[in-house]
Amino acid sequence: MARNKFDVDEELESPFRLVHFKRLLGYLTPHKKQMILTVFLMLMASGANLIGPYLIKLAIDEKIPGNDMLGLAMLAGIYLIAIIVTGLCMKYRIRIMSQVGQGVIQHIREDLFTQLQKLSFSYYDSRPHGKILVRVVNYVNSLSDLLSNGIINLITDLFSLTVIVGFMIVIDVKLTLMAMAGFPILAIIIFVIKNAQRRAWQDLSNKQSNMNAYIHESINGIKVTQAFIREEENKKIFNEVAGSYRSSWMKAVRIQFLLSPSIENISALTVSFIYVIGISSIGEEITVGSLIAFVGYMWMFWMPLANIGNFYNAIINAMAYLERIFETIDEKPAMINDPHAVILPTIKGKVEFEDVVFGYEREEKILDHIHFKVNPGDTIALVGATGSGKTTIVSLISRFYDVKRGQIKIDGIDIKTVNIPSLRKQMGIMLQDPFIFSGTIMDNIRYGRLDATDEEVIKAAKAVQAHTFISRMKDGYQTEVNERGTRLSSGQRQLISFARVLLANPRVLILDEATSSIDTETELALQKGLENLLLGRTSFIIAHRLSTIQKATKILFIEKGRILEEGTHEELTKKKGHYWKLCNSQSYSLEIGS
Ligand SMILES: Nc1ncnc2c1ncn2[C@@H]1O[C@H](COP(=O)(O)OP(=O)(O)OP(=O)(O)O)[C@@H](O)[C@H]1O
Repeated sequence: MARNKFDVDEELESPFRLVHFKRLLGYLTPHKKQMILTVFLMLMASGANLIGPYLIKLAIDEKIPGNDMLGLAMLAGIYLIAIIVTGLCMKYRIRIMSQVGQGVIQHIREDLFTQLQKLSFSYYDSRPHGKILVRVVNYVNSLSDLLSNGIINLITDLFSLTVIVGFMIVIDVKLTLMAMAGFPILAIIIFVIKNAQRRAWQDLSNKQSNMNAYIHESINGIKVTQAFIREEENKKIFNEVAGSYRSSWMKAVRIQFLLSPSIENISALTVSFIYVIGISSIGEEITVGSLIAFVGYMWMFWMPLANIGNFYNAIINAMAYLERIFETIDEKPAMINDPHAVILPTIKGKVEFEDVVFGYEREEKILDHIHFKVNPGDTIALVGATGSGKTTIVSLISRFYDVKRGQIKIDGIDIKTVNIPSLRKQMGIMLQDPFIFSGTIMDNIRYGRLDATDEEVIKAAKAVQAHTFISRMKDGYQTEVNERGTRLSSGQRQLISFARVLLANPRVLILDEATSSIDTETELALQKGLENLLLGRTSFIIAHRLSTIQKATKILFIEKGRILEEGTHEELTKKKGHYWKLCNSQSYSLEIGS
């Protein structure tokens, strides 16, 4: 998967095909009844609206010359009713179609969100998250009008066109044919601008996505930005990104707005043409009333045509968004269950890496022939320089990525052959900077097992020594925390995530130990909490504390994706090899908090 960043346009992996549009229409199916009702309302409205010029013709040609005041009043009455009917129909149409539009949007968003929950780490590794966000929020929004009003308008505009042409033919066939003279010119204009417009909107969607990615990244990194006083520099970058968006927008609308004035100019020209022809034939072939009514219909004729032109524009614009939306929905998760996958039975916790080779990119080798065996209940400490591959090893155990060669077995079963949720359910993963969701502390702990009772949550918190600090808070377990837990200290976040993992009661525990220095009280609580967490589980710890490493059943010393040394702290210290050197190196002594 190609990697992308905020200033690089994304390549389109699945360009627009007509089937995409059909698929989009599929989202309207559940709203069929409302759509039919709206079409009916719109047909009534346009019928009532279209009758106007014909009533004027009757008034000028028959009622006024005949001095028929009653007839004239009746025509005025019919006109009034027609206007009221049009207004009422429009009102209900707007209400119904807003419901339909929002319903469809919600449905597409649900599909996108469900898909995003399934996509593997590699998908998120490969692009800025702001570019994913823009698809779910902005692109979907852009479709709403097309789907709700656009399609209904198209149907009613086609209906109006047919009725208008019908009235025009009834009034004068020859003039009707002359009025159509502008058509071929319009067809040529549409043909010429179509491709340019499509490219312009694709470019615009890319620039919008880039801008979103940069804003998202800037918000996430705001603390670092302010700490390093990078505001001015960031503003310059933002101006560049936003400037490209603005230029793309200007280009896209310049092309788009060629269509409307073209239609207006053609319509004005043909109307003038009809006036010239019509006026010269008044009294011979055509009456004044007929000419006025005919021109009235001609103006009306170009209006739905302009609307259809705009609908066409909207489709072209929407294509650029649809391509991205369906590309995301169709993205195949890199990690999928084997068709013959079996449910992993409750495991004891034996883990084996057999000659595992792995790289994030196709040609890359991050792990090179990793081979080791862990017995149930063992604690494995992974140590080594930064970037040596420790996190990568533990990521493979939960099958966040697939190995390129070799096998990972749990209780003797290759993890590639088991159902992924049944595997992950038995794994407890705790990252160095554990994620805290917005909500209460209770909710955050319960994330480990959604059906846990309050008592179970509190019991887990007590076991990992988190209860003391939680009960000291004003609202205790009901204290609201922000997204990412910004109201909590890093030690407190760690303790909450210990409780979360303990509640899930996994057989295998994967833990990236925090390196941040914390106060002695929390440090002691963390150590005690950790001891309770490890009890009776197979645990992999990317260890930074000497105390954790010393207590481990086995230490794996990793360098450049290979295991260089394996053994207990005593064995490896005696060996005076890489591990011993690392322990004695100044940087590591500091890191392990000795
Ligand atoms: N998502 C990723 N995509 C591509 N390369 C990655 C990814 N994550 C890590 N790497 C690369 O894989 C190598 C091993 O990284 P890993 O995170 O496993 O190291 P580590 O030993 O855990 O380091 P640290 O102690 O700093 O956390 C590094 O060279 C890193 O650049």
